[in-house]
Amino acid sequence: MISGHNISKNYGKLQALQNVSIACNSGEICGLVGANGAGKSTLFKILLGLVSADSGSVTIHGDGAKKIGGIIEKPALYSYLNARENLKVFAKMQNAASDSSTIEAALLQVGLSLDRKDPIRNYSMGMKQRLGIAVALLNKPSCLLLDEPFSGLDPVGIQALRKLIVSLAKDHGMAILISSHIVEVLSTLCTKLFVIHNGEILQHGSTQDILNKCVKSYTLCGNELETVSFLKKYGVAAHSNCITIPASATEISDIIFKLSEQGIAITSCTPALDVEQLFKATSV
Ligand SMILES: Nc1ncnc2c1ncn2[C@@H]1O[C@H](COP(=O)(O)OP(=O)(O)OP(=O)(O)O)[C@@H](O)[C@H]1O
Repeated sequence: MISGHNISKNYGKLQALQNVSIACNSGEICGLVGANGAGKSTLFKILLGLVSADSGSVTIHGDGAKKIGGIIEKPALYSYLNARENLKVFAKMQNAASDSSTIEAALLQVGLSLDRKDPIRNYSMGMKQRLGIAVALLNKPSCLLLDEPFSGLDPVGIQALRKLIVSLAKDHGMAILISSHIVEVLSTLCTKLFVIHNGEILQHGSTQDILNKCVKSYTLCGNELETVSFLKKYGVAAHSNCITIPASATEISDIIFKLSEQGIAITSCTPALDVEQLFKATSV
């Protein structure tokens, strides 16, 4: 488990963090959402012990020589070395085991090939992220912090990294805290969200509860939706076999129920988030 309590940090006159409290339990994936400059990286650096807070405390429960690992911004790797060599160098720096079987196990854990011998400057962004995670896992930490891990990845890379993160939490019981400014990516991965704005946590709670408060419309897809008369009162916008309906979470459940009663099968229901609303909400 990782927790930070009442953490504050100033850079000169700038209040980068103000009384920030955050907690993520073992086996849980938690999200820290905030716009550019909100204070995400500063908080992660403090949780990792790389920067000291002006006030507040950090508690990390777990086993292992180093209880916490993480990547801030981009993974710091040696681009002219291959993946095995990178892992070996970092293992030696951290006094972790650096024998071939440990290094191979680390590569396999993050889904990287054992066969590639070329320098990692040839690797895709997704592969570098995986290698960065392998480095962070060398000391078998119980908590993992990932700062914007999905930035620069294509949808396939995002999908693969999501799977790896889920397996680290589920199969290895790690507490994983992920920061991002893209709410949609975190919304289906994290059970709990913390929304940070100008160095303050504006809201925290279950992902579903937080997102439900800032959904302004839903896009429903299915056949013959444009023929349903009761939908007209919602002022729906139709496109192809989908319609966009301005509705709350409760209203959309009722609408889907009524549609199924009329024999209309919904093939997808996608919420459109009002990100400004997310950062405006003040209930903690
Ligand atoms: N070493 C530093 N010296 C001075 N100001 C800093 C320093 N590090 C961060 N800041 C400032 O603190 C604020 C928070 O920055 P931080 O990098 O934590 O935000 P962030 O949420 O991670 O942003 P981004 O999503 O753009 O990476 C910003 O205004 C930033 O300019």
